[in-house]
Amino acid sequence: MYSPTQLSGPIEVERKFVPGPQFEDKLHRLGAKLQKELTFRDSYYDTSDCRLTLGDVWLRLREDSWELKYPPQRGTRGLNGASTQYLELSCETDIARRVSEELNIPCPCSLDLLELQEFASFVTKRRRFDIPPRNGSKHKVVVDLDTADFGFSVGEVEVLVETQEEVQSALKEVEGICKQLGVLSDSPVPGKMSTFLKINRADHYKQLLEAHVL
Ligand SMILES: Cc1ncc(C[n+]2csc(CCOP(=O)(O)OP(=O)(O)OP(=O)(O)O)c2C)c(N)n1
Ligand SMILES: [Mg+2]
Repeated sequence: MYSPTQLSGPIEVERKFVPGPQFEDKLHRLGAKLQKELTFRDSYYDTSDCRLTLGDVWLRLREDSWELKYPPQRGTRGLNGASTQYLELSCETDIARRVSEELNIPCPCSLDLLELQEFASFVTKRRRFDIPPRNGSKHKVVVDLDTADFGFSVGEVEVLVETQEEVQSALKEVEGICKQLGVLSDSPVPGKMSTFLKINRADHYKQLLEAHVL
């Protein structure tokens, strides 16, 4: 058994929504400003028996940088009501340590040495908006409007925090912004990955639903 290591990285608190027609008008009425437009390819990797994603651990190459997302607290899922919370790692050494721990294997010196398989790859066009701070808020909120190359669009309201103690207030802030934008859904809104798997990898999708990961 490989002992759990405490790795540090920002915690992303996020809520997805379906952006209706003229949604950007709502953002502008709230004083949101377009911060940047970007296009990137994400390629996701897992073992052939899907052990990472079944453990709610998401390894991807975004363009040419490795990124890992997983629940910040052991034994929990990242999905919390209709919001999500995931710790994000971007240092390849830390990612290799966390992935090898999840798979209960010795840590490789490079992620390339793990024989993982690509299970999803798609290009996203993203428009990112800065939301002006609300009275008394201590969080910076951004809204991403994403369109993936398989013809799917989704919005995300997102806050990054440094500690678990800040997660509750971030969840409240994200919920408040969704309410103001009129996109507060009671149940989780499917994201790009969920939709990609449903279309292209029905068996993997079914396993993740059964494991309550999606
Ligand atoms: C609503 C919901 N979202 C994600 C998950 C888990 N999950 C599935 S794929 C996945 C990894 C991709 O995360 P997501 O935020 O959906 O994608 P993206 O917006 O491109 O990444 P960002 O730029 O924000 O870092 C996760 C965490 C879940 N169970 N439920
Ligand atoms: Mg996201």
